[in-house]
Amino acid sequence: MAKPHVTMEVGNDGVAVVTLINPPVNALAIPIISGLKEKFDEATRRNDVKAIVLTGKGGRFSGGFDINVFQKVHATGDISHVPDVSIELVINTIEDCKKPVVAAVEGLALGGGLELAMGCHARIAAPKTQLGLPELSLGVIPGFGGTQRLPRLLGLTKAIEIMLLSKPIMSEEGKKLGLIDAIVPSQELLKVSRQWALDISERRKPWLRSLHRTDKIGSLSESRDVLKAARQQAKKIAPNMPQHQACLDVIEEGIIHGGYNGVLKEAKVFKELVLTETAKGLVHIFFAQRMTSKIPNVTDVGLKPRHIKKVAVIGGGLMGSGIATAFIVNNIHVVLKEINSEYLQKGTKTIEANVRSLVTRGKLTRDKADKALSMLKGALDYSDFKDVDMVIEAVIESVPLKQKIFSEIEKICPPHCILATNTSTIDLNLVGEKTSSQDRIIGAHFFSPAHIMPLLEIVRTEKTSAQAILDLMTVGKTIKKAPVVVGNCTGFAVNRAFFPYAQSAQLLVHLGVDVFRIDRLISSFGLPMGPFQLQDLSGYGVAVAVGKEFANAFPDRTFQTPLVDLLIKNGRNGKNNGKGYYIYEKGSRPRPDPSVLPIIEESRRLANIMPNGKPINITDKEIVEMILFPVVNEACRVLDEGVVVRASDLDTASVLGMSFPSYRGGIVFWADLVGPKHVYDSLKKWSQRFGNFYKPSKFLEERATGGIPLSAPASSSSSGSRSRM
Ligand SMILES: C[C@H](O)CC(=O)SCCNC(=O)CCNC(=O)[C@H](O)C(C)(C)COP(=O)(O)OP(=O)(O)OC[C@H]1O[C@@H](n2cnc3c(N)ncnc32)[C@H](O)[C@@H]1OP(=O)(O)O
Repeated sequence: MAKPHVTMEVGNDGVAVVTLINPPVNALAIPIISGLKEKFDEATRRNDVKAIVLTGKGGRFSGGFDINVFQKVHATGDISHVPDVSIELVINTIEDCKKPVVAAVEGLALGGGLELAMGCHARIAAPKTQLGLPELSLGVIPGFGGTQRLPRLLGLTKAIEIMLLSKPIMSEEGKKLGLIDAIVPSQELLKVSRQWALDISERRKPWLRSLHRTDKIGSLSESRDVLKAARQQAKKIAPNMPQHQACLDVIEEGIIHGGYNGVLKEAKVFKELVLTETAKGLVHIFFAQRMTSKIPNVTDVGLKPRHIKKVAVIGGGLMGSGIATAFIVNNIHVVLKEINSEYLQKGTKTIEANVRSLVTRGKLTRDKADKALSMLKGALDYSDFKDVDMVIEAVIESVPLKQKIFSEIEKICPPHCILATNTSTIDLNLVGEKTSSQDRIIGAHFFSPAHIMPLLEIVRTEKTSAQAILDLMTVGKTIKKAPVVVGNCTGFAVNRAFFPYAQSAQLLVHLGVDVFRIDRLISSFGLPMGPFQLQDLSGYGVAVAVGKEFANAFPDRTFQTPLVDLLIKNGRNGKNNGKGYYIYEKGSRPRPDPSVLPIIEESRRLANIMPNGKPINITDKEIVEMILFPVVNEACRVLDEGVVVRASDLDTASVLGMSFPSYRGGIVFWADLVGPKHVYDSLKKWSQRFGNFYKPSKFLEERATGGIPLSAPASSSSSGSRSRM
């Protein structure tokens, strides 16, 4: 592949077209930044150049500054890898250029890409071009002047919204708001941009410098009101992250002291933020998510994904109907099979309700919803399975039932059809035992609600074919899921790593810690809710069933809580019946229920594990660690057993499947930041006090004592890992 570079061609009309070339998104890598300076200097010097057009090759203007540079800074701690761009390039070279510069943008102009375009004297865009400043989603702020120019081009309120939410707008909206000067068809983009640049040079069009504009920014007191409201919003949407408030501070600097001072402060704060743990976590997750689509011996052996046009879903319960919804809203035909018309009707109604809720939440237009529902067909037998490309079984967790279904569908479905199960715990080898199609048996483990949660664990056995894996990965992306390929074991990657989460919360309660304190602390750590509210939400039936599976699989490290059975006996079933650890009433937030406390007391008496019968004394920090370190410990076993291809896959899965805060980089990344030695020492201490549940795994011990990060590949550890992939 050609190295990132910048070209310049000067036409007979006297316009120099400067082109960014760094496929696939023309990221602003260091050679691009120096190339830009060079070409602009040349264009400014040359007498035959009257004006300049800046564009990107391959239908995409630019996806912004090269994020790999952030990674380099994180690896070395050396911020000097980040070049000074905003004054030298964007102001001195582009905005203050003696010749007019027009940006011809197409496809996308994000982050530093849009910031370069805003430094130009006009912006011409192709239709449906994405324009945005998503830097906050990487833990930093715009660093090439975006915090100053965006408010000046389209007003403070809208600019803040785009930055705080990291949400791009389309060029059509950009034109209405004044960010874009004209929208023209893609094939005319360069022609119109050249003419526009000439028109500016001959004063037929205005020569505007965005940083000097003040017409879109209201009075100081209006601006202060907007900023105040934005600060409140930022507190809510990003309580544990520094970049949102920092971005508002920098914007305010520019409003009070002028755009140039704003740019100076922006450059300083930008560099400070690059070094924060938040930026480290978010940049890690950015690359981790993209790595999940690279599976050795699957995506690198020249296979082509087959097109999946029609899918059969067996079982119209909560999971089955969610899965069916995910396919039909993405234009894939679904046959939903149930055992009787009553269940079928129920499943169909759930799918209709799912689709309606997507319309209500503005995620789907009414037309698309109607089209989606027309792609659904109900069935009570297998006659419609003759031409399906994939079956996903989503019935109850019963081995004999699943075995029966798989031997039936093997006979009916075409030989290329993928035979998938949505089981969350059962060994796939058992599911497919009664068939001779082990190569096409695969796990498609969706997370509830399946039409909303982004993670799709693709579970493979030693016999699953690379083609089946690739097909499921591809269709997974089509239905807008993030597929992560994992190996076959109880709980697979996410449920397996996180089973100690609920258990250690239970253990702490039985050591005398308050349930609501635990939930509060875990929410402040950054999970959307604590373990007890989560248990209320998923229902106690699930807790009992899942608890049994893990107790069977890993009896040496499970805590059998008496509490869930007691709650059920007391007529509680969590959110389902409005009574759990919390009280659930329509229209109000869940409130802690004091009447659950005597039940907890009874459970503590039964478990009888408090040292000397007294509640333990414990700090807030220890509570969080006692809940999350056992998860890290199990994650170590997942890594050691080779259940994931690489540690960062488990990070992605923990963020997308468990809502582990992305700004902490996922469970393994976070543990490496905290320090494997600290995790190990703490677990060891607790295991001596409270038993085997906390006993550190061999993998953790080796890494901690050897000073090796948990995320380092297997060869870094002396034992190596056993692969399940
Ligand atoms: C100083 C400045 O203010 C700071 C900045 O500009 S920070 C950067 C701001 N820009 C962003 O956050 C945009 C990040 N990129 C994206 O959101 C998406 O990649 C996109 C919308 C541009 C394209 O999405 P999509 O077509 O789905 O392709 P996607 O798979 O994400 O990316 C394609 C490749 O480009 C890489 N890439 C995308 N944007 C990149 C960037 N800004 N820097 C480096 N690499 C980038 C991806 O890592 C991926 O590489 P891979 O093929 O080796 O895995």
